[in-house]
Amino acid sequence: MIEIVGLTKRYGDRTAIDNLNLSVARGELFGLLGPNGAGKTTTIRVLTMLTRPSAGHVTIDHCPLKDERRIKAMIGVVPQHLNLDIELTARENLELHGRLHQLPAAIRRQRTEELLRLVELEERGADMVQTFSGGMKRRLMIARALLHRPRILFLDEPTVGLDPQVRRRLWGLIRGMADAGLTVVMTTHYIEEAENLCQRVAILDHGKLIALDSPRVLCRRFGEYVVEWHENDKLNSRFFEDRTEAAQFAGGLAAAATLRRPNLEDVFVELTGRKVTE
Ligand SMILES: Nc1ncnc2c1ncn2[C@@H]1O[C@H](COP(=O)(O)OP(=O)(O)OP(=O)(O)O)[C@@H](O)[C@H]1O
Repeated sequence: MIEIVGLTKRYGDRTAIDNLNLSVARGELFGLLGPNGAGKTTTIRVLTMLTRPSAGHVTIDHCPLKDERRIKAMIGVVPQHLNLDIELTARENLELHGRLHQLPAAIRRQRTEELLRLVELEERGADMVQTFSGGMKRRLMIARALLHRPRILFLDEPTVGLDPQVRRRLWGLIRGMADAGLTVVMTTHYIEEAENLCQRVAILDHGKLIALDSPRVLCRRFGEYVVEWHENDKLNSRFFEDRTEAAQFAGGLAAAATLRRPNLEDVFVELTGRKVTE
């Protein structure tokens, strides 16, 4: 569905994306994971034609990015920052977007009601967006992005700043859309989000792709178990294939240690020496 070959984006002498090669399959729920400044937003901005690449080639459903009209019809975008008109109602925000996409009035109305139901805002359609919570605004942005029936949805940090319960509710919504056949590309710096939601994850660091696979495979890349302990004020970790061996190692340490299954954070630390969430 999306083919990215040799994508590079420079801002002056800073390289935000460095020779990225990636493909996303139709119907996939794909995550771009990395710390602040890794190049996730820039990648989404290139894919959604908000900025031009410095080099490389991208096609969406075999269509090059320069075919703006076709690409625009194919994609829906939920940016990181809230950009709803807060002095309009939820319904009016959707209506406006439908007009921008030149949807006929009857279809606009029908889609608006369908989508308000999908994001569980049907009771609040007539309320001004400024009265909405952060989670409700985010759900309305998703509804708006889906109004013109895109085949791909881009979500930039869809749950940033939301509390865990609201975040899980959004995960359910995103998962449901992917189950219904939509291709979803999302960015996140939340390890848990990438692990729970995404079928495949591209880990980015300093604009480079450093790992790409399902969260399950990535988590086992360095071992089945990890032992973690503090030594000289520093957190250390070591991977093991075998639980008994890991337990023996942990037992032999002078400091208290934890033994657990590895997560994507451990993988990132092992690859870069830093944490994603710092
Ligand atoms: N418009 C711009 N002008 C100059 N530099 C930019 C611009 N946009 C991004 N950058 C730089 O490109 C790099 C990647 O930024 P990007 O926003 O893509 O990272 P990110 O992984 O999305 O991080 P975050 O989660 O903080 O948004 C950073 O070094 C950033 O400072």
